[in-house]
Order: sequence, then structure tokens, then C-alpha cells
Amino acid sequence: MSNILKPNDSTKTMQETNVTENAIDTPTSAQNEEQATRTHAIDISAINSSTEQLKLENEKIALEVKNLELYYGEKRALHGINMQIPEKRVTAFIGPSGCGKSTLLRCFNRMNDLVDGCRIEGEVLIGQNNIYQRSVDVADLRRRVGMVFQKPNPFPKSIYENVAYGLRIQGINKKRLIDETVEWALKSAALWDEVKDRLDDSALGLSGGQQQRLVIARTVAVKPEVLLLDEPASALDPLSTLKVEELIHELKDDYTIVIVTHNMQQAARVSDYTAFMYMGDLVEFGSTNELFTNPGKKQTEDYITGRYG
Ligand SMILES: Nc1ncnc2c1ncn2[C@@H]1O[C@H](COP(=O)(O)OP(=O)(O)OP(=O)(O)O)[C@@H](O)[C@H]1O
Repeated sequence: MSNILKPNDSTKTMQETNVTENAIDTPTSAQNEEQATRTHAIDISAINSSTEQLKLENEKIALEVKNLELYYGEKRALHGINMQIPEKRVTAFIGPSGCGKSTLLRCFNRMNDLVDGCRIEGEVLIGQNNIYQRSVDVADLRRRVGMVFQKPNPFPKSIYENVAYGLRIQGINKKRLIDETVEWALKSAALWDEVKDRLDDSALGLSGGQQQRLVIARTVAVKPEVLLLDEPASALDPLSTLKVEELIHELKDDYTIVIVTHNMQQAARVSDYTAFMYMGDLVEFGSTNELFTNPGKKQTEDYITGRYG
């Protein structure tokens, strides 16, 4: 398949990138049918051109999925997934509603264990260890593989105590160490300047975007290896979305990040690798640049050109 569209120069900063959703559904150049069938549903100038050279075989692997099947009762929601998640990169899961993106993400820290009737076959390896082995300490796994959900969920406690929480349940009590970690985590989440003078105020008084960055601070405070983000910006306004996306960009130097997003434009903006899923199958996985500009499968091309989903 030839390149369907070449990315423009994407040396743009994220601020220059249009974050509104309007561009996603309205291909401006789709004035005749021939053009419309070849036009992306997204503005591909947003794709980070640095992903052009990325190859999975050159990456260190943080997490490996082998023959993963997941059933909710009788219903098979994941069909033999095999993939490798590269270390200190951002990997996005895209695909139509119900295709299994969140289900797959939740497999990475065993969140599906909490769902009645859920059964899993296959393996998820971190290093050489299958996280589904009986001997695995699930609380420790969830510290190493942190998760942020769609709706910000701060605890009804102070801003400070939200971030300190994970340290306290690990038995860390030294005030100085907690103070330093709270400051470091809030700085990592690009929230420190906005809250440093009101750390004792309730977290519930923060805006939605600030709450989501607080939850990210709470998650990074315990120094996870992997950050799972399940549509972290979908409940946020465009400015807060931009801040969270910039934060993802900053955090990937230190963390392996996997993000589920409904928003292809967002996947193109923030990720290095993209996985396209459809009805429980992993259809295609590759560098974001390659997947959006030169997809290997017709199903992927149909999805990214807006023909379904
Ligand atoms: N707790 C559950 N019990 C039963 N079925 C579930 C459960 N969670 C998800 N499913 C089903 O599994 C399939 C995959 O759902 P999942 O939420 O992973 O998809 P998704 O791609 O993340 O969707 P969306 O983009 O709408 O969030 C769907 O058919 C869904 O109805």
C-alpha cells in the first residue's frame, strides 16, 4: 500500500496543535468523492515526526502480552492478543467503542480481577515474570503499574494527603521524605505552582483538569514503572486536555505510558506507537507515524479515514 498521506513538518509544539475536536470529524478538503475516500479523519500534521524512525525491534520491552484471551462470563472480549509494549514510550490503543481497549489496558495491572465472572488465559510478562502467576502480590503490582481513569477520582482529603497517600500505605512516615515526595510529584504532574500555597485545602475544590493532574501526581508519587491512562482527558475541557497531553509528553522520559483514547487526533499527538483494535482483536500495531500514514491493513485504513467507528 502506498502512503495515503505524508505527514507535514511536525516540528510544531503541542501548543500550536489544534486541540479542538472539530478537525477530527470534518475533513476540510473532502470536496469530491475521490478525495474524501483518501482523506484522513484527523489532521495528520499533528503526528510527531520523531516516531517516523521508530522500530519495535530496536526498543527495550517493558511489558509483553502472550496469547491473551479474556472472557466476561461466556463472552470472549479479547481474542489471543500478542504484543510488546516498549519501555519509556507512549503507546496508544485506538479503535471503535467496545473493541476491548480498556479491557486490555486493565489486564496490565490485573484490574479485571475485580470483575465478577471475568476469566483470563495467556500471559502478561513484566521482565520474565507473568503477572498472572498465583504468587504475584497484586497490591505491589498495582504500585508498579499505576492507573489513571477517565473521571478524576481524588480522595476527599487535602491536596497534600492525596499525594502522600500511597507513601503512607507503604509505611513511610518520615515527614521530610513525604514533604519532598509530594513536592516532586506535584512538580512532575505540572501542578505544583498552582497548588503550593494551598496544599491543605480539599482536593475536591480543584478544577477537573487540576484534579486529573493531582491523580497523576498521586500515581507517580509511588514511582511506578508503567502508567496506564484510560481516556485521561475525555472529561476535560480543551485547555486541561492540552495540559494533560503536555504532561504525558514530559513523563515519557521516565515512565512507560499506555493510553486508551477515543480520540485519534490525541493518539497522533501524544503517542510513539499505536495499536488499532477491532472487536477484541489487535488488528495492527506499529509506530504512530507508520500506522496513521501507511497502515498495513485495510481495516486500519478504513478506521483512520473515518469510514467506520
Ligand atoms: N465488566 C464487564 N462485564 C461484561 N462485559 C464487559 C465488561 N466490561 C466490558 N465488557 C464488554 O467487553 C467488550 C470490550 O469492552 P471495553 O470497555 O474494553 O471496550 P473499549 O474499546 O474500551 O470501549 P469504549 O471505547 O466504549 O470505552 C464490550 O463488548 C463490553 O461490553
